[in-house]
Amino acid sequence: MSFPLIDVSKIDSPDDQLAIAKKVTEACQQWGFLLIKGHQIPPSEIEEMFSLGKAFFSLPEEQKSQYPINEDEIGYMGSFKDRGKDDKMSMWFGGLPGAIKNTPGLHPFWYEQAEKVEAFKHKCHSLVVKMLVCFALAMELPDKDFFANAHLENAGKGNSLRMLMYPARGEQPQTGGSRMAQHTDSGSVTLLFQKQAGLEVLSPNGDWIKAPCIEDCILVNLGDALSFWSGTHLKATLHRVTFDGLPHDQERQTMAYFGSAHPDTVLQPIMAGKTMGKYHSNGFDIEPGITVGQLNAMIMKSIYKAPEPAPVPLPAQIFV
Ligand SMILES: O=C(O)CCC(=O)C(=O)O
Ligand SMILES: [Fe+2]
Repeated sequence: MSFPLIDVSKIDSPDDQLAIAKKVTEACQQWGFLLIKGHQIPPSEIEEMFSLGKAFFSLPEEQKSQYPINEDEIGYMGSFKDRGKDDKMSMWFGGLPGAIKNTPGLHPFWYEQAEKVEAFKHKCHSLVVKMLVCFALAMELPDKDFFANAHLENAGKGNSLRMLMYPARGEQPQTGGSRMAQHTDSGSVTLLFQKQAGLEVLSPNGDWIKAPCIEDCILVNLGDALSFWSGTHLKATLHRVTFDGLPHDQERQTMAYFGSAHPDTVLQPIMAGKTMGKYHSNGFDIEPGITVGQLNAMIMKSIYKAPEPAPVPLPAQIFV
């Protein structure tokens, strides 16, 4: 079973939509991951976002760290903050559309770029919604917009763009951490843009494999909310970035767009006639009736709010 790669260029054509929906959904049932090609986000805009991210991450740490992530999930999180030990930097752009430039604690670098980032988020969201329509079609739900309607872009602030930089270092940090601990995403659909390979995915046969990184393709994966909601018909798959897959002296840049349902959405598994086993994820059980907001808060807490270990001397970053 090879890693799914699906051409979605005809996703808007009524004649082709169902066939594409079935392929995408099958990949999500088996793998919970797929690569898509032929999407409508222009490569030049993706490249521009990567360039902005690179310029920002190259600023001195003392400067970036003065603008930490806020309650709307907008802001910076430096290396060794996730779980107190993982080596990567993130710049988060959550919040409702238009929120970025109105964020008081935003690093000055981003004020001028806010419109571009908002426009990029909007394009990502449109693609997420198309994926959600595919799932409803392939699952033969009475309303093809069932999932999509819970993901109106203006309705909730759970949609986030996360720019990521895994820095190259002179030596491996002795924190006992990784680059990104294994986890499943909390929301519905994640779009991952990769400049370099390095992500490992738990394959259907239980081996960790390196996710392909192919030019102009987007890696798509699903989160726990959608998986639970679909009665596990759709899969949320574990993934991670280790120092074996991405050695300390190699830089890697990615961007993840997390499409999430409105935080008040109540999750009840929808598959009629199918009983679902216990849903266990990221270290806890998920029960029917949980809201998307509660689930997200639990997962964010388990991944990001772990107590910080005692500081250790950190090797210098190499700029490549
Ligand atoms: O950078 C990557 O390849 C993965 C990012 C990721 O899994 C996440 O941000 O949830
Ligand atoms: Fe993830």
